[in-house]
Amino acid sequence: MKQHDIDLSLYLVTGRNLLPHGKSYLTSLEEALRGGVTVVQVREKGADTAEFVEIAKETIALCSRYNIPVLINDRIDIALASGAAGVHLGQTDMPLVLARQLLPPSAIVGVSCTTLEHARKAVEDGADYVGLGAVYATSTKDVSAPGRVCGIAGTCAMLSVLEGTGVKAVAIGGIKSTNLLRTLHGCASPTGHALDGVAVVSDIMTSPEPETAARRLAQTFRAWMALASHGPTGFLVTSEQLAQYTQEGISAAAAALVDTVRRVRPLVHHITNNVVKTQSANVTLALGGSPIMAEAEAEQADLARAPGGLLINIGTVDALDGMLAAGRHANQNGKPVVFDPVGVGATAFRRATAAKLLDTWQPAVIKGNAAEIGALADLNEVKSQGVDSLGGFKDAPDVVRSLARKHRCIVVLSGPTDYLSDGSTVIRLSNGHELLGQITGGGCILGTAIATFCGATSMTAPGTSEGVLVKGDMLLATAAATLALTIAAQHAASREGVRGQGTFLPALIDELAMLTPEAVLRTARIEVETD
Ligand SMILES: Nc1ncnc2c1ncn2[C@@H]1O[C@H](COP(=O)(O)OP(=O)(O)O)[C@@H](O)[C@H]1O
Ligand SMILES: Cc1ncsc1CCOP(=O)(O)O
Repeated sequence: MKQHDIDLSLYLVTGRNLLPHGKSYLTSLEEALRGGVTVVQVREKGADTAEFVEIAKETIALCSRYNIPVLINDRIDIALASGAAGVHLGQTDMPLVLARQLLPPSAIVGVSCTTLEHARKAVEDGADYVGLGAVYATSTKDVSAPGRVCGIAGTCAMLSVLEGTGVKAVAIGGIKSTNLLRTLHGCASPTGHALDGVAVVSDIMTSPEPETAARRLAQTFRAWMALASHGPTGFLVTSEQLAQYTQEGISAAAAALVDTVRRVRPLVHHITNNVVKTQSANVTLALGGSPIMAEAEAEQADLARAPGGLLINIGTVDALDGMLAAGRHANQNGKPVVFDPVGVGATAFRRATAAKLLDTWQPAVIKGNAAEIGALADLNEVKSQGVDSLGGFKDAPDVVRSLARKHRCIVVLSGPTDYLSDGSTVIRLSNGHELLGQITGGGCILGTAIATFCGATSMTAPGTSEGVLVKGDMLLATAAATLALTIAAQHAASREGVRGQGTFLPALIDELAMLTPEAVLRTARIEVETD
């Protein structure tokens, strides 16, 4: 079998030590093959040579009945002796170039990579495919050394190295049916170069029903692949959606969503900072949603099952475990996660926290002021003072578009003009009032509004959620939320009796509750730039 023939989509790495009590290796393997495993790697760290050859031969005999190629971990001699399709090499195993000399020309050779340097070398040496990871922590292998878990961000960086090379890639390490969609969505380079498959050990090997476990993984992978037109942000953007990205289309969608939110009353789960909790809950209620502030790790699985939106705001980081769990469960339940990286550039701790969160779950939207977006984009063009931003970018559309591609989500850059992008289209919204920038938590309540509108959108979007992380058009939802808040701010600022920040905030809550779709249609100031 040649390199281009191999289907890496569901790559099983064996681990006989993980089999459940009473399940034999070959029975488990056969069930996994029936469930949809597309390639098998025999990994025998404890077996002596004679036993390894035996297991390899038995594995090949069984897999050949299903026309599934078998690779051998580490041992060229065992691959040759058993007639396997190829080998998988670790960084401390036989060098790839030497392995090629020993193996027949048709042999498939894959290499494990944890760093960019590993990936570059694998390309240079002519690997057929690379195994990238560990993506997440796992107890199947010792990955406790610093840097051994490379995360979604590290995997994306390695995928960029493979672009245009023809070298295929699977991700490995902690991948389960519960995080597979998030992994596929997140693991792609900024141009959309995605994984060719995922490698799993424990999710299949420990299962008493390996066929079901494998089928679940294979189905999710197929559903993801079937949506061939995933854009650079990983969202499926249809031509109907694109046609809506005009001034008229956006204001009409925003006006309609103002009513939708009130009709479906999304539960808007906040893990937010101590400064803004009350005003965030009031903004949610005024828009027509239902707020819940819930931070304990133990309650996140239950909350994620209720439809709506989730806001994670790191203004004060008191509940990191809750934040990690909330986003993970939200991803599993197709619930949009809005991330507000408050003050992310201000301290090393905040930068590390944001990086950890973004490596654990996939946001649907990231919203920040110029300093926060700059910090996430590794730009030092805009300075910060604590959680406040001093100044703006020379080319804001380029900044939001690039960051959206990097994180595969919608990005909002707030300020006197708000810039929104899905990685292709950039929407510029110029409503609002300076008082909104002068109250504490003006940006935080924009996050609340976005989580409310994204929640309502995901609850009402037509079609199936198969293969998508979040259902519905998150760009339109985000634009609608921003327009609702900024237009209500204009109304509040011009109200009789509003003389400054103190009188502005309660007026804003009133105006949010009274906002009409007609006011949105009349007042929205929208410009659209398509890639
Ligand atoms: N000078 C301004 N004119 C109009 N709207 C503004 C102005 N400053 C901020 N806003 C609005 O206030 C909201 C919060 O943005 P911003 O002040 O950038 O957030 P943060 O509080 O995170 O710094 C945004 O919706 C933005 O549109
Ligand atoms: C072999 C290997 N290489 C990197 S992580 C890993 C183990 C992955 O196992 P699991 O799928 O059970 O997390």
